Amino acid sequence: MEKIIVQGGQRLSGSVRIEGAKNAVLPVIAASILASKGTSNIYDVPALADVYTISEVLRNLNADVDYNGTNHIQVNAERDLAVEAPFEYVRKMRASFLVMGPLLAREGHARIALPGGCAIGSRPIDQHLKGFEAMGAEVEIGNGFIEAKVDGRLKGDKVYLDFPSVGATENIMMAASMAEGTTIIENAAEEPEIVCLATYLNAMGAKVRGAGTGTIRIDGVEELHGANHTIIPDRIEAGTYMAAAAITGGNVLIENVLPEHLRPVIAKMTEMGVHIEEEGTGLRVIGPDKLKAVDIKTMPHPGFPTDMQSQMMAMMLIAEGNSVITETVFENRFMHVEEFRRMNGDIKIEGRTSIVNGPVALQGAEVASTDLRAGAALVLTGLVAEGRTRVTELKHIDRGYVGFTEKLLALGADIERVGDMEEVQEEAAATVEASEETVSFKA
Ligand SMILES: CC(=O)N[C@H]1[C@@H](OP(=O)(O)OP(=O)(O)OC[C@H]2O[C@@H](n3ccc(=O)[nH]c3=O)[C@H](O)[C@@H]2O)O[C@H](CO)[C@@H](O)[C@@H]1O
Ligand SMILES: C=C(OP(=O)(O)O)C(=O)O
Repeated sequence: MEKIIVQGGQRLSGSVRIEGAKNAVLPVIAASILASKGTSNIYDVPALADVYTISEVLRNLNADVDYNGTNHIQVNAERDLAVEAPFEYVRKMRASFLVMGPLLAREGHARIALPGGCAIGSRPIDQHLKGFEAMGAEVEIGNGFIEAKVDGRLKGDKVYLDFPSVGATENIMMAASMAEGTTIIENAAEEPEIVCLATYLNAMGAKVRGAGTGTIRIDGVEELHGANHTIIPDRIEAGTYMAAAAITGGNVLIENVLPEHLRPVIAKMTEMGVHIEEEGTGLRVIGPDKLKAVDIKTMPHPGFPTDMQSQMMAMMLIAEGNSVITETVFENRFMHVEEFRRMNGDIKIEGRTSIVNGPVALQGAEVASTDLRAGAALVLTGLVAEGRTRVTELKHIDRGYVGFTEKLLALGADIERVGDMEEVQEEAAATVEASEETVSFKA
């Protein structure tokens, strides 16, 4: 089993460049199949496992996808599209479901495997389906698939979301961009990734107004074409390296960020005593000797992002005093707590609230990533734990972080990623070293 092995105790310094946002690039790539003419060029694409997965989903739908792990991806969807996305893709990555809106708009038909639950919650898709139904689609669920069909074009309508779901807002926005008439999404998600998608759709010829607010108006057009688009920087990757700098008492320049997307993270870290200032297109983050406890409530944007919750919890473990985290977005996003406890974390869970009693002396341990952010948070904890921490289940981390180990290593962390064999060799070398020390002591 592959592991990240981290030895605690290094203060991080230097600079790190942030990639394009995973949560922006996935809907943008899905939206590319709306173009029945021309090729789309997408830039600042992060080379993540999820990007390979969505590329495979598109290829299966008969689109041409040119992607070789660089930061540029090219999509041509001029041919007629197939309409089915099988479970093998949706299981790996829920965002595969984002092809449903574009397929309905282009082909009037989509059959996508049911996403199912995952580690952070049951994650239903009722709000996506409510939107498609309001636009005239007939939706049926059976044999593990969701099938939606419409005679002719979708018809614009008013859709009120019960919760400002990011995925539902994106899926409905994509479907509506080629519907007949006007769609208004109320209580829409306001995340920066929604704005990134709307910018791309408009470059393709769509008429989307109000993205980034709670009301989005989409005037449907008959046809969309390929377009060039650059992905926004990943605010969660940026926040994760900010946490790495802060937790180690380090001094790191986080390059290629949009500070306005990071306001809630900057505010809470500042409350914890972290010094953060803008420097060119980056953020300079200087960790204090002692972090202060803070309370956090995760909320839809512009509230505090749930995707930064576990990284903040890592910081709270060594902060002075009691911190309280209330998770309002996902009903089961405290899976990492059990892993933190293995490292001596003192955390109590009461329903959707976690109380973190800091500071504790963290101890290295063998721990498992339970989702991608939890995996990153465990590595951050390892940076300040006594001794060695081994983090497993790296497939989660690979979904969301390009070169996580390499980037931390470049910042001065004592970290490596090893396979099974390498670990056995390393253990053997450590045993030899220890026995040599004993021999020389005896001599
Ligand atoms: C690929 C991507 O962009 N992923 C992000 C996206 O996920 P995703 O788009 O799946 O998240 P949503 O905003 O849809 O989910 C938020 C909450 O709404 C609920 N819900 C959602 C849809 C629905 O039809 N019914 C329903 O009840 C979910 O179960 C969850 O409790 O936004 C989340 C919330 O910021 C982030 O944590 C994820 O990183
Ligand atoms: C939960 C996340 O992603 P996804 O919705 O793709 O699972 C995340 O990015 O933290």
